[in-house]
Amino acid sequence: MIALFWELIPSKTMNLSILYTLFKNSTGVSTDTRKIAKGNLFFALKGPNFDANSFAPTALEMGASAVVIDDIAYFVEDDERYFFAEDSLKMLQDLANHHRKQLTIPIIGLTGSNGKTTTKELMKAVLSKKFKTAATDGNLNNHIGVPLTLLTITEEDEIALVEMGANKQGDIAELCQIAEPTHGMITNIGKAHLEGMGGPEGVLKTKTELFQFLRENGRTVFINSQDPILSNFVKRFENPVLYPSHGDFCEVIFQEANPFVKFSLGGEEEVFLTHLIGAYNFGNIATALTIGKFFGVEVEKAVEAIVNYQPSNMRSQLLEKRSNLIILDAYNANPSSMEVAIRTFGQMTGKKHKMLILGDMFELGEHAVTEHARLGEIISEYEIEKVCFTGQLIASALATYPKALFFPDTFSFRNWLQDSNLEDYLILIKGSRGMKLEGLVDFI
Ligand SMILES: CC(=O)N[C@H]1[C@@H](OP(=O)(O)OP(=O)(O)OC[C@H]2O[C@@H](n3ccc(=O)[nH]c3=O)[C@H](O)[C@@H]2O)O[C@H](CO)[C@@H](O)[C@@H]1O[C@H](C)C(=O)N[C@@H](C)C(=O)N[C@H](CCC(=O)N[C@@H](CCC[C@@H](N)C(=O)O)C(=O)O)C(=O)O
Ligand SMILES: Nc1ncnc2c1ncn2[C@@H]1O[C@H](COP(=O)(O)OP(=O)(O)OP(=O)(O)O)[C@@H](O)[C@H]1O
Ligand SMILES: C[C@@H](N)C(=O)N[C@H](C)C(=O)O
Repeated sequence: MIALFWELIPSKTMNLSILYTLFKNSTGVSTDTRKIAKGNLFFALKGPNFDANSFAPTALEMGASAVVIDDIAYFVEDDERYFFAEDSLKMLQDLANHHRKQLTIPIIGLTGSNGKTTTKELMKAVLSKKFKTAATDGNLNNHIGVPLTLLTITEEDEIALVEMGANKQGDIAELCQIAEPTHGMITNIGKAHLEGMGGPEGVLKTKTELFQFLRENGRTVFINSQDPILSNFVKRFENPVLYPSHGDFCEVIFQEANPFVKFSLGGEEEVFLTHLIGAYNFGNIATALTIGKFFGVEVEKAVEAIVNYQPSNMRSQLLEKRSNLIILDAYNANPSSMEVAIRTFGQMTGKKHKMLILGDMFELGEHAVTEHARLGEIISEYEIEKVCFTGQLIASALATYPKALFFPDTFSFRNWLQDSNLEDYLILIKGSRGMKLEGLVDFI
């Protein structure tokens, strides 16, 4: 029986050195036949909807140089482009780590509950002023995205930024083992993905897995000394790089956010205006300026990179519709980012009227009712002419803010919006990605 099993294992079972040669001779790695490029090395992954082992022939037809599969039923013994691994995903991660080990450039790991992608994009803009910079594409930040990111780093790159996302404990530790960052930072610790992480304590534990890796391996940490949670970790490191307070390595001063963030630099008079909305973006800006200073980017160039950066993809994106100004924040939402968004919006001026549109926050588990209800309490602290709630979970906020207009689904809301003919409004739209609140914009 055992002999029969071994006979079934293909002779071309992968090992890392064969795989690395294949990778070096390829045009890159792909996990998706819908996006594959000629000469790519294809890894067949299994997901909730497909088993990509069945796409191996398609990948080859589309020009893949080789395919790595992990289901013996799809193996074609006499086709030299087929390679077998026990687990294609693990193989992809091992390859990424092997590639990373060949690199001697700084690899900056970045995680946090909010602002990872924005901070990463700002850092990329700043570092690109001096270095050939590799960085995570969009937010390809999980156990598949991080390996794919690492495998895009070339010999020409001089520095790399690796965004790391998590929705459960252990995720960041796993990504650190793969990416082995030389430097790192946490944007903030908030109430995001509470369900999978096991509450606020779980978020802290998960995110600080990056700090643990950096500490245990003597790597460089950047810490925002104004952050009430992260500042507690300063004393755990020998030489943390601190920002943005006076006396820190890099001093950056918040001026205002109405709606755009204005900042100045320690010891300088000049105030700089950005395209970033909301006071919460100040920390993201300060992090990028600190990284720039640390790696020797000229300050004028770093500032230029920040002031020219335009947010997109529904991440606090500014849209104009007739006389209305819309802040579209439909990319994600959680109790922490909702709170800062509401508070920032509550203080904004500039239009005759204001309307706040909030949708459900997902992945909160047992905290969903209390956290949605808390939003109503926060809104009550401000004068906002119209407040609209849409969704199922957000109905809990009616108990604390009964004045709100409530639409159980976006369909009924659309009709109301269309009939309202809004003019001269400042509007904030925020909710979790699954709410697809961007669909409301056309009806304003
Ligand atoms: C596995 C995969 O990559 N799936 C992507 C695929 O999904 P699809 O619905 O088509 O099907 P399957 O997942 O079942 O497919 C299995 C494989 O088959 C391939 N395939 C399918 C059809 C076909 O015709 N040909 C094929 O080759 C397919 O490509 C799979 O390899 O397509 C979707 C649409 O493009 C993708 O959205 C889906 O991507 C998944 C979600 C993914 O994980 N992608 C990573 C590369 C990634 O980094 N994605 C980021 C989002 C990351 C994220 O959610 N981060 C969280 C925190 C991390 C949590 C972590 N613990 C976790 O569980 O992920 C955060 O909050 O930031 C991104 O897409 O931006
Ligand atoms: N520092 C911050 N603090 C709180 N909220 C923030 C911060 N930065 C950004 N946000 C909010 O989070 C939204 C998404 O920003 P971004 O994509 O940068 O975060 P992210 O952490 O990468 O999210 P994800 O993990 O879902 O990819 C923004 O539109 C904004 O509302
Ligand atoms: C979009 C995804 N990265 C995320 O943050 N999801 C949460 C649950 C959201 O959409 O708010």
